[in-house]
Amino acid sequence: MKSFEDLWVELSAKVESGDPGSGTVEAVRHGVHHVGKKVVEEAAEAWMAAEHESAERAAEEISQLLYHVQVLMLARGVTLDAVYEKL
Ligand SMILES: N=c1c2ncn([C@@H]3O[C@H](COP(=O)(O)OP(=O)(O)OP(=O)(O)O)[C@@H](O)[C@H]3O)c2ncn1[C@@H]1O[C@H](COP(=O)(O)O)[C@@H](O)[C@H]1O
Repeated sequence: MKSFEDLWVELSAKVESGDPGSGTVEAVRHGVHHVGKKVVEEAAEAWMAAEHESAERAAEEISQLLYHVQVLMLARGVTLDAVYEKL
């Protein structure tokens, strides 16, 4: 099982190294506008799954939303600590 922090460490390393096989690196290269639209799409899918589908399906969509939020942070240069400071 992977935690939010584990995922952040993994994605940060991939972006830092420019991992050529990484979808995250490719998404970050597309920029904030592209990633932002993906966050909105995944948020809607998470909402719909939570309202109309099973808890497991909702968890799946929410995991994708959390992933895309981290990609947005990387595309914008926002660190996990910077977000935690606002919680
Ligand atoms: N958790 C995720 C994750 N969640 C979602 N996604 C991406 O988001 C997509 C899901 O979006 P959709 O539901 O819209 O599916 P889709 O329509 O088929 O996707 P697109 O056509 O829009 O790309 C998936 O196809 C993945 O591209 C993720 N991609 C990667 N991860 C994790 O990130 C790590 C690094 O991945 P890479 O950067 O690709 O190596 C992996 O080990 C995974 O654990």
